[in-house]
Amino acid sequence: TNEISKFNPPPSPPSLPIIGHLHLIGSIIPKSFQKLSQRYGPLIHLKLGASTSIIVSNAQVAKQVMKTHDLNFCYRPQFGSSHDFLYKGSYFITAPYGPYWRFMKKLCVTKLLSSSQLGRFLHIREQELEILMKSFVVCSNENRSTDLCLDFTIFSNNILCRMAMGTTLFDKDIIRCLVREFMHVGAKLSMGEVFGPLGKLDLFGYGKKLRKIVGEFDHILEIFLKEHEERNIEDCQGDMMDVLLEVYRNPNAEVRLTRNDIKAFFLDIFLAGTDTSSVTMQWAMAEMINNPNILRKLRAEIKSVVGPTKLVRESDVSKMPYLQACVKEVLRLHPSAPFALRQSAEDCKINGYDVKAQTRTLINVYAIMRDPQSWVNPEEYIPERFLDSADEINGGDEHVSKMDGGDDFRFIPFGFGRRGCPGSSLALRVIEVTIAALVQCFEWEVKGGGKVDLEEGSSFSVGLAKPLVCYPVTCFNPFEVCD
Ligand code: HEM
Repeated sequence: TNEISKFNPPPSPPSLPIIGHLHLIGSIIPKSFQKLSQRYGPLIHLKLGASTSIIVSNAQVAKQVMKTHDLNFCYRPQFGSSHDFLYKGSYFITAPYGPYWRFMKKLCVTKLLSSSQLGRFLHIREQELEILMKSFVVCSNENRSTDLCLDFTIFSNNILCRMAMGTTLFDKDIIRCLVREFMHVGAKLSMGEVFGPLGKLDLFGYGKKLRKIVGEFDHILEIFLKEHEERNIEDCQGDMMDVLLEVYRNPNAEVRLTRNDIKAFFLDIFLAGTDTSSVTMQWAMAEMINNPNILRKLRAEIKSVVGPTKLVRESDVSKMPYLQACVKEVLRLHPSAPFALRQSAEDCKINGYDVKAQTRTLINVYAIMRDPQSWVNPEEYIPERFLDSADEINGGDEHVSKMDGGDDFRFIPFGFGRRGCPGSSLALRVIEVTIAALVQCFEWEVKGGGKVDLEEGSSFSVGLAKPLVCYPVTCFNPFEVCD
């Protein structure tokens, strides 16, 4: 009893029986949590139906969790959805911090997503960008509109598929559809977990549907695995599947991979890498269209770096601080992964409060990057705040741009530390050059004229609520010169 009386959990809003704090959660979840934290503090605990979670909402507390207590929070909550599928125990994103996760992480960093691997696949990204750009030229010539949400999703999916297994798919859309369905069903399932028994009531049948989808995915991946296995060494392209198969065949590898491990890894990166990049590019274009001055300033920077005849390339980006600032500002205001989900291993103290072992921990990246204590005019899109000369905008003493590679926890769109996003450099490479190319070559008009409706969509990932349908109008066609 003595121990219990001393237990000092983080503060919590008043709750109701059974549902706990469920009634306080609106449709835009990161925003709801942000509101609660503004009232009850940067570290709160919430009871959502059956489960208890702690919510982290400012940079200081995020630093304690992701840096000071990094090892203790190196785990992810286990949702029902990750338990009973085909690849049980093989998923990387939800793997407990242990030998398997460490091995896969090392493979990611040194091989699969390393900068030399990314460099080797530059041609894939350039070809896919060219295909995308040419489709916009055609739209422009025919005065047709296009749905950028769809375009960007197919684009980032094609890049990932080709990097993963050397090809987009015979039925181009299959993985994209799988990802979409998986997200849809998976989100419902994990909400069911988060929201406990009440949430589960309307989930009847979803688990079964998800299993069917993963089954289809498995079938396709198996075809590609066989094809890769039967290839002669000289035909190997060194794609991710080749790299993983090499480990799979190596009897002396630190960890013996199974076929399921390989397939689960691909499922993981398709899930983690497709929508996140696509949603970021959608928000970037939405902000560009609504801020024509920013778009013009960016276009001027691009022109001054690449000149009047060539299409911008990835290698130009390092010379474009304003482009980098524009993309950072999108990631700040519209993080496509608004939560980093962690779980504690042991009891610990955070911000003076007791946190028990196995506590679900949501780091509200969205709220942290909109915290008025950290940012001036946090709700506004102001890329200039990330430039070296931004003292004024940032309210004085500290350069926000110093955050690069450092540990300023005000800006953590890719999470932080051991469990941080291993795909961040790939994502940045794709997003930066793509936005640059779209701004360099086209004027963008919204269907119906006027501005883009920036309403945020509901659910966990905060995308645009409505499709981004635009008319591209060619102002520079690099392909006429190059072809
Ligand atoms: C704009 C694009 C992206 C954003 C905003 C993003 C964001 C994030 C965040 C916030 C996390 C959790 C980090 C943490 O817990 O500290 C994460 C994890 C992860 N991301 Fe990304 N990501 C993006 C793109 C990608 C891409 C392109 C890939 C793969 C090619 C990828 C693969 C992963 C994986 C595998 C994890 C789990 C890592 C682990 O558990 O160790 N992400 N991402």
